[in-house]
Amino acid sequence: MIYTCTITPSIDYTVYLPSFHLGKLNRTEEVYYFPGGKGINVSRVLNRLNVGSIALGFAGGFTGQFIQEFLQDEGVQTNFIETKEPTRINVKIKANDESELNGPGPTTTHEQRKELLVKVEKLESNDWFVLAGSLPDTIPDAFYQAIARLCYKKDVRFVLDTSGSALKQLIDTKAFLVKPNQHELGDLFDTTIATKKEAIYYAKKLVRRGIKHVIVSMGGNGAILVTEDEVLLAEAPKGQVINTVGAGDSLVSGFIAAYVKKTDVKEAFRYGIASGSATAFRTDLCEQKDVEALVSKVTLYPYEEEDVI
Ligand SMILES: Nc1ncnc2c1ncn2[C@@H]1O[C@H](COP(=O)(O)OP(=O)(O)OP(=O)(O)O)[C@@H](O)[C@H]1O
Ligand SMILES: O=P(O)(O)OC[C@@]1(O)O[C@H](CO)[C@@H](O)[C@@H]1O
Repeated sequence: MIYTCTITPSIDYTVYLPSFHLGKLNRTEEVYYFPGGKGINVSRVLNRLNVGSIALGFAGGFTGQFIQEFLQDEGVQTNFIETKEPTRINVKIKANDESELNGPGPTTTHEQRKELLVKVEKLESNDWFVLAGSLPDTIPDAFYQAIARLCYKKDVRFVLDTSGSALKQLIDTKAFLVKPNQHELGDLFDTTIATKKEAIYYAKKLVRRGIKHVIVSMGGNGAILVTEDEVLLAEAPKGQVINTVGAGDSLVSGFIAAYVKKTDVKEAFRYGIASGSATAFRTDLCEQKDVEALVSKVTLYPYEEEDVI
């Protein structure tokens, strides 16, 4: 079974308006309420790709209830731990630019965290555990490390998609897949990554530290995949960008969905890129038909040391 874990879910209140003026009253044209948070997005896209998963994490209040009901209505299984305070609402403003306002993570008790660890203890060999989204620093790093250690011990495929200091703390956990975007990878090494060549250089460092697959996503410029055996570059298909929120999560879902079906890393990467781009071209996350229409438009090529990128 695939488990996604969103410690910090959200309702993504997504608004569209022709232009946004800071410090002024702005009126929106279209608004959407989506359940959000990276692990939740991974579960939603897996579901659309006909792959089952169970969404874990913390959720509470009227917002937490909305998220759980929405997911269940879509057919995503959930098993959240109830928090006392309402889950955050993240505001996504789509105007001349894309701006985001993300709330803080939940306050959790020792008992609630223990409850999550008990769920992880029940995982079995060949299950997947996708820990995705921000990991609040109100929770000790040792807790996330304990989750990662348990996964490693039980031969569970541990997928990590987080950022900031939590990513630094978890980088040596021998994950199956880590998917930073270029900025998150840069932050990890206290540098700025502008080119695929630079992304490859730093991704290789992660592979040397025991991560099996490192995918660095680079928005409209595609992504790179680095494993012990190969380096692949992907060009993203072109299209009209509508909402890139969740594009990276869709990449992770597409990769997992294809990998569980065929265990072919290259094809999983291709399917992941198609899924990420299919989401960027929609208001909500991608549907399977969108992904299928884009797969053949994804260009992959191996990286040669002398390539000028
Ligand atoms: N403008 C775009 N045009 C085409 N494809 C895109 C575009 N933006 C993103 N994608 C696709 O989605 C993938 C992931 O995008 P990105 O690097 O923006 O992820 P991210 O920063 O992790 O996003 P998020 O955190 O919102 O999920 C890219 O590798 C690409 O395939
Ligand atoms: O604040 P975090 O946890 O880093 O990111 C949360 C978030 O921006 O990421 C998802 C897109 O990847 C959205 O659904 C959600 O609002």
